[in-house]
Amino acid sequence: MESSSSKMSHVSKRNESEEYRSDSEIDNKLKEIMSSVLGKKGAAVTDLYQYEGFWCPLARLEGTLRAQKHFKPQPNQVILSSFPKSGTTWLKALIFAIMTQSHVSEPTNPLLTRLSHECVPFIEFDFRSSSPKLNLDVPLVATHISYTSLPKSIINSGCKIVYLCRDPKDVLVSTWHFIRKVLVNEEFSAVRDIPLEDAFEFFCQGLSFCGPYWDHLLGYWRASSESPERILFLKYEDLKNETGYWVKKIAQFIGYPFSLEEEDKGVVQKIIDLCSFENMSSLEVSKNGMIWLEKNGVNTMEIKNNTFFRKGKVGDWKNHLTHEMAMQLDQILEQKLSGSGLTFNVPLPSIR
Ligand SMILES: Nc1ncnc2c1ncn2[C@@H]1O[C@H](COP(=O)(O)OS(=O)(=O)O)[C@@H](OP(=O)(O)O)[C@H]1O
Repeated sequence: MESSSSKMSHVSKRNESEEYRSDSEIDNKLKEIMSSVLGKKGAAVTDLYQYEGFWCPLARLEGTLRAQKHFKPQPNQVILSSFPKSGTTWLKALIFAIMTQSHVSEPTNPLLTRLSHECVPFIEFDFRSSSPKLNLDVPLVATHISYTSLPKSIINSGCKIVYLCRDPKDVLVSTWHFIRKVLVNEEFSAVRDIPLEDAFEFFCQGLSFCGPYWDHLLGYWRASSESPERILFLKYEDLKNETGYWVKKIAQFIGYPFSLEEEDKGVVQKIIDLCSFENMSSLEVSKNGMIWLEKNGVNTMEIKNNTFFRKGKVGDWKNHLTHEMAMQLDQILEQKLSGSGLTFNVPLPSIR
């Protein structure tokens, strides 16, 4: 794995020479990455390529390069960033509901008939070209891109970023289940049927989609420590335990605070109820709908919406990982995060 300092040199190189790449230069860059770095098998994903210190499947890598070139934040843009399987589907819905709070009880609320992934696009998927797929007029987009590789247009705009992470043991288990359900085609059977023990080993080596997990966290954690007014760092576990507190906190942070009147009318609770696992997973669109992954404007893979909802619980890893596996991952994490001030067993300090 690369050290943080070599990652930094990647960043400055991109700033100088790669920020204004043309699309054909992006194609060449992709070929270069594919030929210079061996695609590696990782924790329950297809071949991974390393770019700026992070492991990425090719389609995501292409999307990342195109987002670096094309994505221009709107005024008052809010960016939701997360490590995959940390609760993105939930947080997309919560922030979308916060930003459209006057519609929360309306039967036409898009969150009742669309998966939150349709309401809030991923910049590395849906901004392959300069035009977004949906125009819902809400300046909210999401990404799994590491802080290192975020488009400089985002960093320089000073727009608000809300970052979400989760206990890696639950992330690993959630990913493993997701891949088993999502990779229906036989061509993916070797990846789909990977034993959890192998996925665990890959994850511990940092070889996972968007991994190394700890480097993803640390990039946003450090940026958030340096600019707390710009980046709000959240954990799934805190959001589960104190949803009301964090919904108000997020609303205030992104510039959509609740008035006392709204609070008295129960708007916060309505948002929480709308976006709860129980409600979201029981909607018709979640049970029977599907979304398509696109490549160059062509639908390439369908995903059933119900694969984004499994248990929605803290600590389900206990039903899948042995005590030894849990200890090993905890130890790796403790070592990787040491000195950063970020821990996983103690709740983040909250300013009330
Ligand atoms: N509303 C709500 N509340 C709480 N938890 C929820 C909610 N919606 C989805 N989930 C759980 O989040 C896990 C999926 O993570 P992501 O949404 O980040 O997946 S993805 O990266 O967007 O593919 C996955 O976790 P696991 O159940 O542990 O697999 C989902 O069940």
